[in-house]
Amino acid sequence: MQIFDYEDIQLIPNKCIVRSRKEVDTTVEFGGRTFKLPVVPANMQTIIDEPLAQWLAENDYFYVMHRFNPERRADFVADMHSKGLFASISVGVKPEEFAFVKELAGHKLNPEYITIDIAHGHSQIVIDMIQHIKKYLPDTFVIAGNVGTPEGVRELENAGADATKVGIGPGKVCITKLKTGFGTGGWQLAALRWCAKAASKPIITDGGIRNNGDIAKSLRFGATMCMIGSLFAGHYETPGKKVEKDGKMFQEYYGSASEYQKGAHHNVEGKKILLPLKGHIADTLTEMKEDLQSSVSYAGGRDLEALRKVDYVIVKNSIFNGDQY
Ligand SMILES: NC(=O)C1=CN([C@@H]2O[C@H](COP(=O)(O)OP(=O)(O)OC[C@H]3O[C@@H](n4cnc5c(N)ncnc54)[C@H](OP(=O)(O)O)[C@@H]3O)[C@@H](O)[C@H]2O)C=CC1
Ligand SMILES: Nc1nc2c(ncn2[C@@H]2O[C@H](COP(=O)(O)O)[C@@H](O)[C@H]2O)c(=O)[nH]1
Repeated sequence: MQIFDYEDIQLIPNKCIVRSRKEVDTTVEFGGRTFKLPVVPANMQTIIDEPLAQWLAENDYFYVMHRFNPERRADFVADMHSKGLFASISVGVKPEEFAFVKELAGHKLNPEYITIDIAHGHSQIVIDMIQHIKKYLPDTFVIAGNVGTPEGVRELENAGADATKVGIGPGKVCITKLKTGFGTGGWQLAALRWCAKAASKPIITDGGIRNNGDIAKSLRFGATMCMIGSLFAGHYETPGKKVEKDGKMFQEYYGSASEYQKGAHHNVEGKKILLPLKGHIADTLTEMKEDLQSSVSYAGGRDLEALRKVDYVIVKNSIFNGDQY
């Protein structure tokens, strides 16, 4: 297997067939809905909250609400449905989460999407949860993860997952590779390619995206969606705590397996960082769209399909030859 990451890849241009980048369609179909972009903010407490989830759904972006206010989740589903919006929530795998799924079904609350969100998703308990959701909420689109191998993808798909999420430890606030020695950190893009070859259903690549061009690269190597934390941290609408330091505004971004999330120092695999406050999330999404439209025009197409087979070169660390902005 060839090992590389985002910074080692450059995609090779084809003849442009559009007269303006505005002609390029960046929409993606996922789970029976069409979204404006193939990106989704990470289901983390400093990245998404209910108002932002609602705004994203209203504006045709995919979202996944986090699972860290468990008692709010049923009401959240009901609230979204009362507004005519889709509901997309997260669950864990502890016994109370199995009970919660049954409770949703008992109240006829059928979220359109459920993401099973645990660190090591290639496990029997996740397979049990997929089957449990499919039994009680058969119409719900189930995203399961995270995994980092083709075997993981195949087993979760065979259990009934409608999509799998790939990425063990490439996140900006992740310390899994340091604490455990395991993961796809540093080779997430190659791991995505490895997993995508085994997949028969959509893959969400999760973690490690640092530049908008990495979205195009993710699509080239098999992702349907990109889950992104750090690029979305530091907006007025993201819920991380705003902090002033030396006269400048920052926002906290912490890992879901950090002591700040857990409230205890057990099995910690995440840390907290401060990122500069950079404005409104709508502007960041617009810039992502424009950059992706450019990517597609370089690929010689009109929509995201053009990126899927574009040629590429591997040049170690080539995008960091003094080109930071
Ligand atoms: N994408 C990534 O690389 C990572 C993401 N995270 C995020 O952190 C949050 C917390 O995750 P997580 O700790 O899984 O959540 P939870 O503790 O809620 O759930 C995990 C369950 O699986 C059990 N388990 C067994 N082996 C493992 C293992 N190697 N890692 C984790 N759990 C294991 C745990 O039991 P017990 O606790 O008793 O062992 C627990 O019951 C999630 O939101 C997750 O997405 C965390 C690490 C890596
Ligand atoms: N190893 C850990 N990974 C974590 C933790 N909390 C979240 N995450 C993962 O990171 C991505 C976001 O990555 P980014 O590079 O875009 O910032 C997120 O979706 C999770 O999969 C954690 O505590 N430890």
